[in-house]
Amino acid sequence: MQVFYGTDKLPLFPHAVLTIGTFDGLHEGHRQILASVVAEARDRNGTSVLITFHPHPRKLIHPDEPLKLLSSLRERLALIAAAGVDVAVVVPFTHEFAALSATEYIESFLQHFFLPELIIIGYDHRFGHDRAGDINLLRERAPRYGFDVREIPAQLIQDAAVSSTKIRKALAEGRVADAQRMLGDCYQLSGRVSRGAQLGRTIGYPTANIIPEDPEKMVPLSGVYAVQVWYDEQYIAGGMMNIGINPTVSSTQIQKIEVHLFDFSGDLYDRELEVRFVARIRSEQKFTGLDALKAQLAQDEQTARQLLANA
Ligand SMILES: Cc1cc2nc3c(=O)[nH]c(=O)nc-3n(C[C@H](O)[C@H](O)[C@H](O)COP(=O)(O)O)c2cc1C
Ligand SMILES: Nc1ncnc2c1ncn2[C@@H]1O[C@H](COP(=O)(O)OP(=O)(O)O)[C@@H](O)[C@H]1O
Repeated sequence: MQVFYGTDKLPLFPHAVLTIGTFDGLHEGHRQILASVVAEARDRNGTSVLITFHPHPRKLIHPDEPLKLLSSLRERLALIAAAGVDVAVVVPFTHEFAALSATEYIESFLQHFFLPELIIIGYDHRFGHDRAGDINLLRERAPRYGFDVREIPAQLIQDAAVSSTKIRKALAEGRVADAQRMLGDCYQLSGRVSRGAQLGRTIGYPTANIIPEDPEKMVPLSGVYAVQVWYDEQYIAGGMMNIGINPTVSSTQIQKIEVHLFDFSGDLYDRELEVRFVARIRSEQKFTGLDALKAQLAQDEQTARQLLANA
């Protein structure tokens, strides 16, 4: 997949079949849209083009409302590429861009840069200043510019019973299996391994402390999870992860994200790991001491191994 950042150096894409959206998380509903964009482009010997925005439009328009994302831009682009899209265009979502009226957006953005043959969008897609533009406006303008418009109907998207908001809620409540069902893939968190207090190894459970690559990404509810750990696109090991403040050994409120890998030994410091959430095991607890914590970790290990074996 070719990726363009901004519209400065865009070539003209032959027979462009276009879709537009933020596609956070690239969930099952999004995948329906991309599948038809890719199929239509193939039928026309054309180019499937996805336009997306960065930063997330809601961050610019409602800067005070916290919004955690389901995917970093890098992850989003990887998922979009895997769906078979030819070209992704990442448009900087600026105040100037957000100020385009819906009709200007169609004429001086969509039509000017892409000359689309077909535009495929979800039934509820909105665009232009104040989100005033919708699929009806596109249909109304279609004859003038000579593009077709296709709607992915509500039914198809709702059958998948999916929305980014529902997935965010599931993760905030620790329901990673529900999130996985809606995403069509495990929820994942990537980050660099940093040094901790080096206590883990003394109790037989060394833990790699992860600093998320994208501070805007959603971290699931605190607690213990069965996970899979990947490095450089390769699966390394199953593991158990704790998201929490380690109340047994620490009195700070600083959240840590740490993972113990099963059947693994080696130095992971400074590596970029990717963690995939398979199941939630329990809430974090304050134990009376390290021995009690250690005994619980041994139990967690059994539970996690079983969950991973059945995943
Ligand atoms: C699977 C797992 C579960 C954990 N559960 C708890 C817990 O319930 N309560 C707690 O205080 N710490 C918990 N911890 C965190 C340990 O306290 C921590 O790993 C240990 O203090 C090592 O810290 P270090 O990486 O800074 O050396 C858990 C860690 C793991 C890997
Ligand atoms: N099975 C394993 N799971 C997690 N980390 C491991 C494992 N084996 C070795 N390590 C290494 O040990 C480090 C964690 O050890 P730990 O004593 O918990 O130190 P720290 O407090 O610095 O995280 C990891 O960052 C990694 O480099």
